[in-house]
Amino acid sequence: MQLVVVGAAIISGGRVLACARSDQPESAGHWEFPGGKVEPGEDDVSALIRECREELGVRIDVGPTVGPEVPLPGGRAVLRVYTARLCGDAAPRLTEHAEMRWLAADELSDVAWMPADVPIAEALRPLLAEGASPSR
Ligand SMILES: Nc1nc2c([nH]c(=O)n2[C@H]2C[C@H](O)[C@@H](COP(=O)(O)OP(=O)(O)OP(=O)(O)O)O2)c(=O)[nH]1
Repeated sequence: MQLVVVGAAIISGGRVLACARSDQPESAGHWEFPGGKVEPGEDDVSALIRECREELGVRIDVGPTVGPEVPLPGGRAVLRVYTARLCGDAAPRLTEHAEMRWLAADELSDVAWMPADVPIAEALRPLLAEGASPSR
């Protein structure tokens, strides 16, 4: 069965939360969406809620997916990213990542994304631009 890695594109005030990985030498310093592997018996949404609680100490509401489903190197897993919003007032606190940034539409290219995340960051751009519009 194919492994699924889920990511949460948490949007707030027209910005999306990006996190820098701190672990493996090949991915350290690369930016991603908080998330991780969907475990047996879990669905995508419960995995995202669990990972965001573990990695950021926040509760989220999960929305629709954004961007394409991207095959990860090695061919055993795919990356699926969902839009999400923070629930309540708690601000994200990093437990696993090295750094975090809230990126506006025009800042999405300022970080070195994990390669699989590049098309997803691109697909987010119009969503962030809309969210930032003064008419909303
Ligand atoms: N969480 C996350 N992982 C990503 C993204 N982009 C990307 O290529 N990946 C890759 C990095 C890892 O090889 C894999 C996710 O593994 P992980 O180590 O974060 O998953 P996990 O939290 O379930 O980890 P573990 O329990 O196995 O340690 O997917 C992304 O945007 N978010």
